[in-house]
Amino acid sequence: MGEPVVCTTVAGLREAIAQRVAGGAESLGLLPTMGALHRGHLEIARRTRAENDLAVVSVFVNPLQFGPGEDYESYPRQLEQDVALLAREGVDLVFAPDVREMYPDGTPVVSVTSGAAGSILEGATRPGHFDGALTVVSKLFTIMAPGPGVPFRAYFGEKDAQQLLLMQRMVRDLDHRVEIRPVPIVRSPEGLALSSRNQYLSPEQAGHALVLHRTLSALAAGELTLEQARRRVAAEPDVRLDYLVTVDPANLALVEPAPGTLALVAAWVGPTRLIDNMRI
Ligand SMILES: Nc1ncnc2c1ncn2[C@@H]1O[C@H](COP(=O)(O)OP(=O)(O)OP(=O)(O)O)[C@@H](O)[C@H]1O
Ligand SMILES: CC(C)(CO)[C@@H](O)C(=O)[O-]
Ligand code: BAL
Repeated sequence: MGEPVVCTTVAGLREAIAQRVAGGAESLGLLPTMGALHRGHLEIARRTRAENDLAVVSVFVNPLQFGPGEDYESYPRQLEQDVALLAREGVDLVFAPDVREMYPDGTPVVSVTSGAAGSILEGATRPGHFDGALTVVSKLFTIMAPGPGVPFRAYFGEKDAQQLLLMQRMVRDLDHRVEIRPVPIVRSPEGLALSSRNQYLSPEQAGHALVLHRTLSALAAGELTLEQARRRVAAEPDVRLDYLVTVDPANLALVEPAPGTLALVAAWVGPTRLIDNMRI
């Protein structure tokens, strides 16, 4: 399989997409990422490759979605390794712009806002996070839209359940001509949801982080009440619970645990914030 073409400018990417479409590509799949790719990303990349003529992965650590004191500066950046991994999956194009290319005038004056659904759960602890994520993805959709008659699909992981719901909502609300395809959570053999931020965990912390998946599994199996589940996470050494709730997956409204509801958890393991979720 050939190396993907790496585009660092909007104009270069548009040109590369236009050429492939003119050359007969009949569909375009996009996987937006912040890089530091792991097996979870690669499974999505494989699916993007399998379901589309032209497979594009974006790698951009988006400053707009990080709050003050978060890990924007220290977020892992390893583009060369990411491109090598994507080559193995047969990805055609990698879009890796720098911050000035995406935001030439600095913070955009016009941006996407996520409203009430973006202010709860992750948005309560990370104010502005979803506005930033939606804004950059909206730009990616605009930049990459392949034109009429060419189906455009974008892939998002169910690990980031609130983000996935908001992306679907944005596409409806703003009439982006793209279909959102959700991808199930990819886990380590022990059950930890794969995440770029797992790199920050020491081996001991990675062990403590397993409490998230174990607790979600016990809750889903009806072995724990919500309150017992919260206590179990909070009792794990080096773990600080942010929230553990059950919601209606259609709108994230809080509901009692019941079949068909979604349990969402967020916790700090040492200084690292992790999220996970499971259908009950
Ligand atoms: N374990 C996973 N299973 C399924 N999808 C995933 C997984 N990890 C990441 N993704 C998805 O990959 C896309 C890109 O995510 P991102 O680059 O932020 O990686 P991440 O591992 O979620 O990083 P972070 O540690 O910053 O949360 C998102 O749609 C995200 O939901
Ligand atoms: C969708 C995304 C790439 C936007 O920066 C990011 O929020 C992520 O990696 O989930
Ligand atoms: N995976 C979601 C991106 C973020 O935490 O900023």
